[in-house]
Amino acid sequence: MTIIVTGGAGFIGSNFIFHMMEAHPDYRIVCLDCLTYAGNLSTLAPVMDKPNFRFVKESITDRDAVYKLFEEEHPDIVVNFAAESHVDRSIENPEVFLDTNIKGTAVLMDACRKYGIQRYHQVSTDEVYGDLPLDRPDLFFTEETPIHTSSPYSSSKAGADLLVLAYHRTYGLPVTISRCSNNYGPYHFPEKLIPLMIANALNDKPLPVYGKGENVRDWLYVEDHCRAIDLIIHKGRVGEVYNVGGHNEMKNIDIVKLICKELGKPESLITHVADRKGHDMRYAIDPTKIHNELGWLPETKFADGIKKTIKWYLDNKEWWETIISGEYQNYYEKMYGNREEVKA
Ligand SMILES: Cc1cn([C@H]2C[C@H](O)[C@@H](COP(=O)(O)OP(=O)(O)O[C@H]3O[C@H](C)C(=O)[C@H](O)[C@H]3O)O2)c(=O)[nH]c1=O
Repeated sequence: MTIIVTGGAGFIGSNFIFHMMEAHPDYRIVCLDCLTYAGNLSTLAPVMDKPNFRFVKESITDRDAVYKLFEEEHPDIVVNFAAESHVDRSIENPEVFLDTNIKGTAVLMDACRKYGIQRYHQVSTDEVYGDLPLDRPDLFFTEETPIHTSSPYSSSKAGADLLVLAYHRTYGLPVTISRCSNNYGPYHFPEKLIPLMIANALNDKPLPVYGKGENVRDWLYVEDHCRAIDLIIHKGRVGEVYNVGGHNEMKNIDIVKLICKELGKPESLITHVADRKGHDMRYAIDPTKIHNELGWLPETKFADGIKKTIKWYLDNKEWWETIISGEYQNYYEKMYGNREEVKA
């Protein structure tokens, strides 16, 4: 079995590669990644020299490069993690999101049609459903919830999902889609809430909470997400969408306070800053379908997962310090340095 994992030098993709190399040591894993700011080759160091692993530095938007790779590798499965994923960046500059997330998906699926494939899997997001109100804790996203996006990021992911389902209906491409809630864990790029707050707290820098920090996210440990995708590509029904979530809803402000507590840092570091434009209020997933059909359940409780994650960032300072001191620093200053402090 040969699997092409796109975006494998990023957060969830790299964790998926580690998971697959361990769970299926007889598989050949080919990582296709163009190493944007969020991709990091050092992350893949533990598998780089394995005989059943290959890294290819190309973009999923490069049709010739993708076709060449398919000719060389004859993949049985493609799992597409490659995406521009940061909502704030999509608000600043939507174009690259359309290019990578929509066009890149089309190029990959065209290659699958041309060369044949057992399964094309699209890694999507619960953000395609928009958001839920805070005063209706009884509501959850199911696979039947209408698409209703808020940001250029989520719109690009929804566009890609629709394209994937269209390729299934029109060309009979054997596809599946997973829509997951917020992930956390090792190798999470320090522009996202949890790793950013850990890194800033460790450096005694302000912790920029958007608005009041009342927004709710449904957090899932990344390894649980990887197990879900492993199950879907092997046992999921073709043409289906599976929601993946941990029933673990937390307010942003509570997460930031928890990080302060775990690191022994004062809550006075918390700085309320101007809210994200179009900020989604609450995400909450109903994972009944994947549980009933594939027997998937999250295994890591948030209380344990956040401790493991914090320990990983303490033990791997070099990984994230290199990132925040490099090119990313300019972006960080622009995004957060100038964010106006507001009253909570
Ligand atoms: C970076 C940052 C974020 N926030 C808030 C904004 C959100 O309410 C929450 C999480 O933000 P983050 O940007 O980490 O993640 P989401 O916007 O929920 O989106 C993430 O989860 C979904 C499923 C994906 O599909 C996205 O790819 C992924 O980035 O914290 C702050 O208050 N301060 C900050 O500095």
